[in-house]
Amino acid sequence: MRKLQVVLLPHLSVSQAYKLHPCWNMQGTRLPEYVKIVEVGPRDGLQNEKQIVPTSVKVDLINRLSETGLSVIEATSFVSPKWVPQMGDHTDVMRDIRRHPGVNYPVLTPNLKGFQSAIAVGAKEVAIFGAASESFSKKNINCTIEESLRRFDEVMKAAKVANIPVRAYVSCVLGCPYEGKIQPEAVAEVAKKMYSMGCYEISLGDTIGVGTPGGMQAMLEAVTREVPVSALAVHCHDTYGQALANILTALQMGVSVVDSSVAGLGGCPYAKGASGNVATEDVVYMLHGLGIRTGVDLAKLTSVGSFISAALGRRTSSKVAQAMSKL
Ligand SMILES: CC(C)(COP(=O)([O-])OP(=O)([O-])OC[C@H]1O[C@@H](n2cnc3c(N)ncnc32)[C@H](O)[C@@H]1OP(=O)([O-])[O-])[C@@H](O)C(=O)NCCC(=O)NCCSC(=O)C[C@@](C)(O)CC(=O)[O-]
Repeated sequence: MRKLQVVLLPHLSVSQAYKLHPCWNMQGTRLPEYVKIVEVGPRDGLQNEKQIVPTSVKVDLINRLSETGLSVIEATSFVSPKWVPQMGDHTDVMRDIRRHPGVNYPVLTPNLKGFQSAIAVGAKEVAIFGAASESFSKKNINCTIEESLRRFDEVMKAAKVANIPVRAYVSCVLGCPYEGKIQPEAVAEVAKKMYSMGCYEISLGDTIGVGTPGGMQAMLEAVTREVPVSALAVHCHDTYGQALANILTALQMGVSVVDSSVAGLGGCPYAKGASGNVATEDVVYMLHGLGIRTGVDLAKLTSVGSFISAALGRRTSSKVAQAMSKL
C-alpha cells in the first residue's frame, strides 16, 4: 500500500493547521476533487431500530437532509414488512416527503414486487442488493446468490422499460457474520455480474464493519479488474472504528462515491453485531479537510444529526458532531 505523507506542525493547534492547509497532499496519490455522498440514514440508518419510528419523523428527517446540499438520500426500502417491519411505511414515506430539485431519493427493491410498488409511488431510482456471501444472501433475502441474480434480472428488465436507473449493493465485501473472511475474487465476481446486468453503480458494503485498509485495498484491486472504478462506491460500517481509514484507502484508489449515515445511525437486521454506518458528518469533515468538495453544509448536517438523535433518544455516534457541540 502506498504511504501517506503525514504533515506535522507542532506549533499550531489542529484547527489552525487545518485552516492553513485546506488541501492536504497525499504523497504519490491523487484524490478526487469531488466526492458524491450517498446518505443512507433514513433507510440503512433506521431499518434496524427496535421501536417503530413514526413516519412523520422519517419524513422530517428526509426533508431536513434535503436542505443540507446532499444530492442523494436513500429514502426507504420496498422490502417485505414481515422481514423488516421498520420499513413497512415505505409508501407513506415516499408520498409525504418534499422532493427537493437536484436531490435523488433512491429506494431499495429486492424483487419485482418491490420495484413495482416503488415506481407506483414515484420512485425515480432503485437499488438491488445482493451479497458476496452465500450464507448472508440466504439470511437477508432468503435465496442463494445465483437465485438473487435471477430476481435482479427481472428488476433490471422492468427498470429498463421504465427508464429507471438501478444501483446495486454487494454486502459482506470484507467479512461475513456467518462465514468470516470473504475472498476478494468472490466480491469481484458478484460485482461484475451486477455491473454487466446494467447497474450504473456498485456499492461495496463492509456490512459488519470488520475491514481494515489492507483488506479494502486487496478487495478493490480484485473488483477494479472487473468493474471500472468510476462505477464503484464504498459503504462502510464503523464497528471496529476503521471506516474512515477504509474510505481514505478507497479514495486513494480512485473511488469517488461514499455511502454514509447521518449521526452514524444504522445496522442491518440480518447482520448481528453490525454497528451503524460511518457518520456522514465525519466523512464530510475528513473530505473537506482534504480539500475535496462534497456540496454538503457541515453545520446544517450536524443540526439534522442532532434532530434525529433527539428523536431516537440517544447521543449521536458522530465524533465530529460531538466535538462541534462542545465548541
Ligand atoms: C426478499 C424477500 C421479500 C424475500 O422473502 P420471501 O419470504 O422469500 O418472499 P416470497 O416471495 O416468498 O414472499 C413472501 C411474502 O412476502 C411478500 N413480499 C415479497 N416481496 C415483497 C416486497 N418487495 N415487498 C413487500 N412484500 C413482499 C409476498 O407478497 C409474500 O406475502 P404473503 O403472501 O406471505 O402475505 C425478503 O427476504 C425481504 O424482504 N428481505 C429484505 C431484508 C432487508 O431489507 N435487509 C436489509 C437491507 S440489506 C442491507 O441493509 C445491506 C446494505 C444494502 O445496507 C449494504 C451493506 O451494509 O452491506
